Amino acid sequence: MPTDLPQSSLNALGLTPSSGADRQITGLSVDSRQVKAGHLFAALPGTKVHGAEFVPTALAKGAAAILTDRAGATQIHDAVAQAGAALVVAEDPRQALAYAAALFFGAQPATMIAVTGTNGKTSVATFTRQIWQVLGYEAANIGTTGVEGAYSAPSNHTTPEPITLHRLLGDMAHAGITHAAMEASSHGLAQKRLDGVVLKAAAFTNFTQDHLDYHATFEEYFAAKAGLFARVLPDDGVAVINMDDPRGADMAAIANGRGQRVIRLGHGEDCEMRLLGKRPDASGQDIRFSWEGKPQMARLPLIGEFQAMNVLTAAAMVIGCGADPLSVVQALPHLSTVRGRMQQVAVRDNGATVFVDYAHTPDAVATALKALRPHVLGKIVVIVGAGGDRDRTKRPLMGKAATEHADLVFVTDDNPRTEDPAEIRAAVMEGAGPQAIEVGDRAEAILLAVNRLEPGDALLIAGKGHETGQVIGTDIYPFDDAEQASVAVAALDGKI
Ligand SMILES: CC(=O)N[C@H]1[C@@H](OP(=O)(O)OP(=O)(O)OC[C@H]2O[C@@H](n3ccc(=O)[nH]c3=O)[C@H](O)[C@@H]2O)O[C@H](CO)[C@@H](O)[C@@H]1O[C@H](C)C(=O)N[C@@H](C)C(=O)N[C@H](CCC(=O)O)C(=O)O
Ligand SMILES: Nc1ncnc2c1ncn2[C@@H]1O[C@H](COP(=O)(O)OP(=O)(O)OP(=O)(O)O)[C@@H](O)[C@H]1O
Ligand SMILES: N[C@H](CCC[C@H](N)C(=O)O)C(=O)O
Repeated sequence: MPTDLPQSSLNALGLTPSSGADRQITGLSVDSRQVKAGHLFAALPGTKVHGAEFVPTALAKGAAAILTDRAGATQIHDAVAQAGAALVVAEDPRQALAYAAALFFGAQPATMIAVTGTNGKTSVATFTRQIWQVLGYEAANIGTTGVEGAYSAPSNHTTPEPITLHRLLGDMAHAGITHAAMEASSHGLAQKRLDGVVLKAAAFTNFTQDHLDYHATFEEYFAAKAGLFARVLPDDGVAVINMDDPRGADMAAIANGRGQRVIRLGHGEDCEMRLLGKRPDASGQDIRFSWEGKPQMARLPLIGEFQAMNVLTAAAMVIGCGADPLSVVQALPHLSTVRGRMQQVAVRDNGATVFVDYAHTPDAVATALKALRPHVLGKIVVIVGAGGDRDRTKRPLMGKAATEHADLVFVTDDNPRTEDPAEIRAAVMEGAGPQAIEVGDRAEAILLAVNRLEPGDALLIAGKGHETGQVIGTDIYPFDDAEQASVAVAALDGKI
């Protein structure tokens, strides 16, 4: 990690002050609570409040410059002048901040790729990093599960804020990381968090319902995701597109229009990376696929066709970035389960298995259950719930997907946050139907579900994946589905 903090003039950060001296900047902040003397404070228009409200606090803490939009500038002009700080007014201050952060921290791993889509981002980013590591590169992935691989760090966001992101990329580059795979959430794209990152390749996994609390319409949500391909290198950039998704063709046209090399992925004959068949068993699957028309076989120690598709997406990205295709194919059997994504966490004495999965959208619940089916000889039990303070319209759809694709459904709590958990459950139950069993307490739901497992059965605990806390109100209580499942299995099998 670099010990000396960088210093920079505003001009060197691509910013032109409209008033005040061209002060030296010793740091960047987006939150007034984190401002230190010499910082540039970005006063951004927010969903709840305009950051300009916090400019007096930032100036009192010694902010050397304020970056804001026109609306913000009118509000703070005099205060900034009085404090002798610089004022930078930008049409799009979020974008200006992202580019300034890229210049301020000044380095990134040489080869970077990003993945977008409603589901599968963490999995594809993780598999991409794993393949790079098997090939001998110093690689890491950045996303919902933190920074993992040859460099590790926690992360609060799927796509970190630009300041955090560019600081991290600089640190990674200085630590010798040459390859990084990151997740591009629709929030991150809409808020220009990735701007300034040089991307060699990008992938699109799928597009289904989520986050309609944040994006006004489906099309706005799609446009945010499509924005990733505007951030990929125009000339020798690569786009890996899932053509099985109904919006794949639209995404491919966008990437094509920008001059990128499009690698089509899916079941169709015209796909460069094509899944030809799979043979699932209790511990994984053998897959037959073709790269540019040549058939290949690989053993994957992973459950579910969606993970096979995610692996092939990752493989196509690594090949697109220049790796030898045969070496990539040979790396695939070395991949391992992504934490909390169709992860087997316990086995009962009678052989029944318990999986934890991060399915928290209607499509993911359906996909995960359908994917599990060919690996299971007995019945599938599922535990499902929906998060509070998130898209309300997805709740009954998640319940419906659970009932349609499992044999027995338990509806429980999943991060109720500031909402009434009983109301969230009622919405999920509405879609799940009267046969579903409602159990508010998640630990109790797990115990009851594990108790229903007979030989050959499987339980899918959906929604929380790698999470280690249950958010109730604004407090986080320790809760880990994998741990609870092990305890339930041990208790019911007489081990504790
Ligand atoms: C909904 C959303 O994305 N909000 C982001 C947005 O905040 P906002 O517009 O709501 O901010 P606001 O509360 O109105 O405040 C306006 C401004 O005042 C600043 N402020 C606020 C209070 C204060 O005391 N001082 C101060 O300076 C805030 O930092 C902000 O810049 O801009 C802020 C600054 O850039 C982000 O930190 C914030 O992310 C919040 C923390 C968040 O939780 N975002 C989640 C939903 C998110 O991004 N999730 C995606 C994953 C989604 C998925 O795919 O599942 C992710 O990439 O992680
Ligand atoms: N390719 C896919 N198609 C459909 N569903 C998938 C796919 N990949 C993963 N899923 C489902 O989505 C869940 C979350 O997977 P993953 O974490 O990889 O997605 P994500 O897009 O990163 O989600 P988030 O950003 O919310 O973490 C998985 O546990 C699985 O249920
Ligand atoms: N990135 C997603 C994760 C949801 C996970 C689920 N456990 C929930 O709390 O809804 C979100 O914040 O909407």
